[in-house]
Amino acid sequence: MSAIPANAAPVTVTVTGAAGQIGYALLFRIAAGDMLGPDVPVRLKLLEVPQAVRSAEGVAMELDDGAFPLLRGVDVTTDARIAFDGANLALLVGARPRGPGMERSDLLEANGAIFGPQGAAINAGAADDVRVLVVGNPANTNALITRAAAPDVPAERFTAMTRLDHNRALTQVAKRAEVPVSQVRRVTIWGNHSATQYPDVFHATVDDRPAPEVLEVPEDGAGWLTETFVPTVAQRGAAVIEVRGGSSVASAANAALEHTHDWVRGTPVGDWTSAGLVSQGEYGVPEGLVCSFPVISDGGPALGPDVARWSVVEGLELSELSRARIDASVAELEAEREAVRALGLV
Ligand SMILES: NC(=O)c1ccc[n+]([C@@H]2O[C@H](COP(=O)([O-])OP(=O)(O)OC[C@H]3O[C@@H](n4cnc5c(N)ncnc54)[C@H](O)[C@@H]3O)[C@@H](O)[C@H]2O)c1
Ligand SMILES: O=C(O)C[C@H](O)C(=O)O
Repeated sequence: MSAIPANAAPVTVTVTGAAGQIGYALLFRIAAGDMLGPDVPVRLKLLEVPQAVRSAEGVAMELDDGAFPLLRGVDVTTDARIAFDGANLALLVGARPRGPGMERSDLLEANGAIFGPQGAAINAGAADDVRVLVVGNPANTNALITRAAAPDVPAERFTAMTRLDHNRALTQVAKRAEVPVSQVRRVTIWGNHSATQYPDVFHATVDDRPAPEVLEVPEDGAGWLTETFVPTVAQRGAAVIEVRGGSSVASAANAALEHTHDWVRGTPVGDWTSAGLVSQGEYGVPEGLVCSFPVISDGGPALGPDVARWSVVEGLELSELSRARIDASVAELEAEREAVRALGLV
């Protein structure tokens, strides 16, 4: 018999792009408790476009067939107002993925129009504690658009996913140091989820020792850091597209689960992660941009408006190299903001 009380209130999780690849890799794990924990029942609301709604209904059938003890219902809709009504968590995955040879910036206009109406629907009907994770690219600027359309929801509730980049960075450091990935902490992804992102190891540790010492990285980053590490992490999405013939799916779904898990349940003591948050001017990043920072969450026992906030890890010293790389990525975010302003999206 299940230990989950039958009368425990479920958390409503809305997932857009539910019939897509990431949706398929994500939904069953949410239903299994991998995102919110083995003691939190969930109700899923799936949003799709009309062309794909039948396929989303098929996914809902399979979710039923999983007989997940935590799953308290699945609704499928093409109407954003219905999808976000009562949502505690909104995972905005639905968007057009990048194909070979395309830059994420090519997607601004195509995807911009999706996120305004979804932001408005969140503003109109989501739960008071709604938390939003944007996965669909260009994730940072899509989060900016979503937030602009939801003026009644606090800015801190809008996030963009850079957890996949963070995980990619952890693995590259672990491989270089020849240690299990669990021995690497405090890497940071700064800036945009794009090729300009800056994966930073200067505050990281490997086996509790400073990563630059273990990895023999000089302060100017000459050698492995700038020649191999940064381009490998920043261009990993494109590399997977090239080799796999499609953009990252299971690793992206995993990152979305981890981002949300840590936001709600807290980051491990002594470590931090990376997430795109609405800047309040930290590290000189212009206010309002959705920029990736080193972040911690104190987590909480449950969802609710007063628990589980992300906060930026402040006070890190930045080398000249780090400052220049962060500034370059932030300049790209500013250019994206200008582009969507010109389109009337923010
Ligand atoms: N931030 C990251 O780290 C990261 C990583 C991987 C992929 N992504 C992005 O995630 C997105 C989804 O990737 P995928 O592989 O699942 O793509 P996919 O094409 O398989 O699925 C996207 C789904 O979104 C649906 N969709 C489109 N517009 C919608 C709308 N207005 N409302 C609801 N659903 C809508 C489509 O019908 C489709 O089923 C892409 O933008 C991709 O670039 C981001
Ligand atoms: O690179 C892409 O377009 C997909 C995704 O953003 C990724 O980083 O894998």
